[in-house]
Amino acid sequence: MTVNVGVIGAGMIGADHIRRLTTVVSGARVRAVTDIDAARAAAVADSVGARALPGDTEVIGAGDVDAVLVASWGAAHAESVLAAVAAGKPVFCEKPLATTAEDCLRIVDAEQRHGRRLVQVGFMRRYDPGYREMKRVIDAGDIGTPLMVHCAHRNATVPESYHSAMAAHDTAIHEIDAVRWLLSDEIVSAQVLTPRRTAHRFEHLQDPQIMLFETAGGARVDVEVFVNCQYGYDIQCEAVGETGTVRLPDPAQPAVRTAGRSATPVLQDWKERFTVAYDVEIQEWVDSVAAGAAGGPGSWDGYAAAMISDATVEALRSGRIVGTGIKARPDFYA
Ligand SMILES: NC(=O)c1ccc[n+]([C@@H]2O[C@H](COP(=O)([O-])OP(=O)(O)OC[C@H]3O[C@@H](n4cnc5c(N)ncnc54)[C@H](O)[C@@H]3O)[C@@H](O)[C@H]2O)c1
Ligand SMILES: O[C@H]1[C@H](O)[C@@H](O)[C@H](O)[C@@H](O)[C@H]1O
Repeated sequence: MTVNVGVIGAGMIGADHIRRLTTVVSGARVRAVTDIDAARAAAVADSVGARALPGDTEVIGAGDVDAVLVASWGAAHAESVLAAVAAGKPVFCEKPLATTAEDCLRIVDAEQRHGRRLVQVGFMRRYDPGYREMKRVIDAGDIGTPLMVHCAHRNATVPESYHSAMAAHDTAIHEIDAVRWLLSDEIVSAQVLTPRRTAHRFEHLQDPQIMLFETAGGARVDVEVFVNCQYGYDIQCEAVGETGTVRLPDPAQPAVRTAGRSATPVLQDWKERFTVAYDVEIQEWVDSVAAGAAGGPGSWDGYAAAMISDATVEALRSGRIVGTGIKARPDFYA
């Protein structure tokens, strides 16, 4: 069976997913594309033999679109996802599911009213081979009960539009989801420490930030977010258990020895670092749509991540430890 996909948002990652659906993933075909930049939608649609449509309503309603991929700006996600759920179509939504926890809950409620899961959220770390191996080791009990997780999320630079709250909402949201998934545990509180700021930043930005989380089970998590580190895209994660540790491997890169030195390149952006994860993520999404059974991170995970990142931003503002206040998980999302 071929899954016919309609794509909303053909920017950096939307265009990349369209390429992936067309040339990497099997069992899918992009039929329709929309973007508020109509010229962009037309160019991207044309490059894969799809048609450009005026808006998300037309894409979701198209008779030849079985499933929808949302890769517009975060603030536009909720309305497109709600419309897809109302139409009963499976929808893959890039992170964040929505920019407010209230909107995430609207999606959670709509999906439950529909009666079965339709939504997958783009938390691609869960599809990265290194993270998957960490999860296997932790679940097998090989390091004993996990006590601590140490993470670092470093970007070489960010644009001037990036502001301090985005360190949680846009960047650490990946670690927030990954840690909940790795530990099968929920994050109950957040705190933020603010080191001396790097000089390589815009004046309005607190960079770096050290986020401290506590889980319901009592594990402690620290996440360094440093989005102007200059040297590359560097993702680190180590879980420490009662009897051992497990650490995320760096992506395989050739070690070059020359002029009396040995050096290993550091990747420069998320596209390169998580290529395999994106490929596996979108393939598994297409397979789940074909099988009629949504899987992977869902709207509940999108809601929990929104509550935790909101608490983190409040912790940064207030200097206090802030409870995440996540509701009890409905059986529907067990
Ligand atoms: N999973 C990841 O690692 C990852 C990486 C990058 C971006 N993202 C997420 O993907 C989303 C897009 O990011 P990007 O870097 O591609 O941004 P981008 O600005 O390059 O692209 C977004 C596109 O959406 C279009 N758009 C905005 N509102 C729209 C609407 N209402 N209807 C149709 N099109 C609309 C814009 O014109 C633009 O072309 C963001 O939510 C971002 O957080 C996820
Ligand atoms: O939207 C991007 C993306 O999610 C990247 O994976 C992350 O490293 C960046 O910090 C963020 O701005």
